[in-house]
Amino acid sequence: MSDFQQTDTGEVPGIVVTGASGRMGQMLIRLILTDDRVRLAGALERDGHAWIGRDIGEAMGGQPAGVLVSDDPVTTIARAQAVIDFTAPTATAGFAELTAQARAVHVVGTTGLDAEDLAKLSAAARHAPIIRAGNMSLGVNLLAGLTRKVAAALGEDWDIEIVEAHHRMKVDAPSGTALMLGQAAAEGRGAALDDLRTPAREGITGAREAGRIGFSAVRGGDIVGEHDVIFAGTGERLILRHVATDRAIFARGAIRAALWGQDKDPGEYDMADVLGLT
Ligand SMILES: NC(=O)C1=CN([C@@H]2O[C@H](COP(=O)(O)OP(=O)(O)OC[C@H]3O[C@@H](n4cnc5c(N)ncnc54)[C@H](OP(=O)(O)O)[C@@H]3O)[C@@H](O)[C@H]2O)C=CC1
Ligand SMILES: O=C(O)C1=N[C@H](C(=O)O)C[C@H](O)C1
Repeated sequence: MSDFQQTDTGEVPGIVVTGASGRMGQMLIRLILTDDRVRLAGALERDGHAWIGRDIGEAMGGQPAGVLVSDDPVTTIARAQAVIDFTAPTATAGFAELTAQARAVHVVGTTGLDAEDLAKLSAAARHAPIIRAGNMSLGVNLLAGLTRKVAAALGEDWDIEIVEAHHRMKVDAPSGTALMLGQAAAEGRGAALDDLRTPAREGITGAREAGRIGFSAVRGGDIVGEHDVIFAGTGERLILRHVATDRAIFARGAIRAALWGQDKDPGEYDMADVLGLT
């Protein structure tokens, strides 16, 4: 039997995957179809996508999975216990409303959301749990805790810079993970990231201002995701690094979040809650 064939359709949470043909969408579907704790309840793509109406297993190049790719989020999400969503900001804001109407858990991996998108998620979270993280891996969530501690331990004479690298297809910068790590560093310094953030530099920038948190982004090839938090002091540097080599780490985290959220009250949660790191 192919890896893509669903083995169990019993009384386990049904998960709908949005952006089913995407890098994360396909990874999630592969893992869900081989995980006895969950079942694939739907696969969504946008209107006009070549996969609409096709069996998702076949569309991904394997055996039939018994789930047709749909462009109808209203009907599909209505039968979900959880929606795992790695798409794009506007799409995610729309899925949040539908997922809340279904009283299902919304696991949001999408990055690059602006204040308006986040307000829509907060509104939806009044009716159902939303678990959102710029990075769903265990390693990065541990790194965020370490970053907070180190930033708190070192004074402003240690400059904090966050450098991230991703594949050539990534559309947002800085990455959601870089912002998560920046947030942790700012918290360690007892401040809000918006007050300390220095975006990518160019031109005659002047000398570095003490206490700021700088961000730089590299884009190229098939880099899955690499993040350095650099604490640069005088005469020494401390560098905390996470290197992702397989997108399965994000997908496993998202499935774990979908299961964790099943008995939770409406509200906004993150992976630190899921992993018990708070
Ligand atoms: N939190 C985490 O741990 C991680 C987060 N991510 C984030 O997840 C997101 C997706 O990443 P990735 O899978 O690499 O991206 P891809 O571009 O490979 O996939 C995105 C999918 O979403 C679909 N999509 C895009 N816009 C819409 C829309 N308006 N309505 C419906 N569907 C839409 C795309 O469809 P189409 O092909 O038709 O455009 C595509 O299937 C990004 O924001 C990324 O940063 C990624 C990895 C880990
Ligand atoms: O777009 C990606 O690929 C990734 N996005 C997330 C981010 O923006 O940090 C997580 C991971 O680094 C991969």
